[in-house]
Amino acid sequence: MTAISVRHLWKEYGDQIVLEDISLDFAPRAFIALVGPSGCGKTTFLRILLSEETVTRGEVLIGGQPIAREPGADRGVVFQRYSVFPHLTVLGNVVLAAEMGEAPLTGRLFGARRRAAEEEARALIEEVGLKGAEDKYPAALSGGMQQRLALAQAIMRRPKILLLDEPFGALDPGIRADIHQLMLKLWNTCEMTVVMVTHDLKEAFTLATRIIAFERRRNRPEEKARYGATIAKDIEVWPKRIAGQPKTKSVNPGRDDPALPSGPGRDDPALQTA
Ligand SMILES: Nc1ncnc2c1ncn2[C@@H]1O[C@H](COP(=O)(O)OP(=O)(O)OP(=O)(O)O)[C@@H](O)[C@H]1O
Repeated sequence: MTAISVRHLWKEYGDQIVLEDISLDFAPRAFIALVGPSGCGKTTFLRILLSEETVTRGEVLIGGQPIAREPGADRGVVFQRYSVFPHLTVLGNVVLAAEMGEAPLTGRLFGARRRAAEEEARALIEEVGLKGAEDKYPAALSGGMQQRLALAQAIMRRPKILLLDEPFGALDPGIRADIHQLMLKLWNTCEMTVVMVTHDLKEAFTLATRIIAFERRRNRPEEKARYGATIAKDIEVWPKRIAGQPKTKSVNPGRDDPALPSGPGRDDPALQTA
């Protein structure tokens, strides 16, 4: 079944058309990267998938059903900054995510349920590489650690869909590379579809299974309000990345397929003696 289906979506703010007749189907467990020039509506699209915005026309289906009117535990989100609560510790932030999911009215868990949530949170904190920082507050964490925490917080609610709005955009390149590995690990192990907005094409190709580029084709200032962004490119990343299969399968490319990625190959002398 299709995880996310968008049919003839239009989004307008007053007289301004932001998104124009967008139709897309995202397969379950796909990792979609949304790219495009600043202001073309990427965040708006993400906010629609989060139910923080409504469509002007068209429909969005999640798992075949019309999208819920309110954000829910089925959809997690990580922003570039400020995704975590500054007044809660690392552990407190991740446990709160469970509390909001399991006890949405009171936002508190007690007794055995709280202990279980805490245990699960500690395991997740370790998985994202923050073991030892459980009692720290976000202000005492580096940018990369804060984003690891934000990912743990989002994953704790076991979302079916994870929405990322330039989550790694503010990080240094080395830290970014590490967190990319973590992101791939989480996508491989958690059963979720990921939609990520990024400005960084390299990041898009490093992580995604498919890259969608939005673009306003007619971009004259006087036309801006009358035409929204449409899908300018829809690229299936090759070699295919499949969730749950961290390593790319060895395949023989067809005549019209791109060459195999670099690495030891047929012409590698080391292989001939092996
Ligand atoms: N709540 C709102 N009310 C009115 N206009 C809005 C609102 N939210 C976004 N817009 C407008 O919609 C357009 C698209 O904004 P959006 O933030 O989605 O673009 P973006 O592609 O994510 O940009 P960036 O890459 O710079 O983050 C912009 O012109 C913005 O001013």
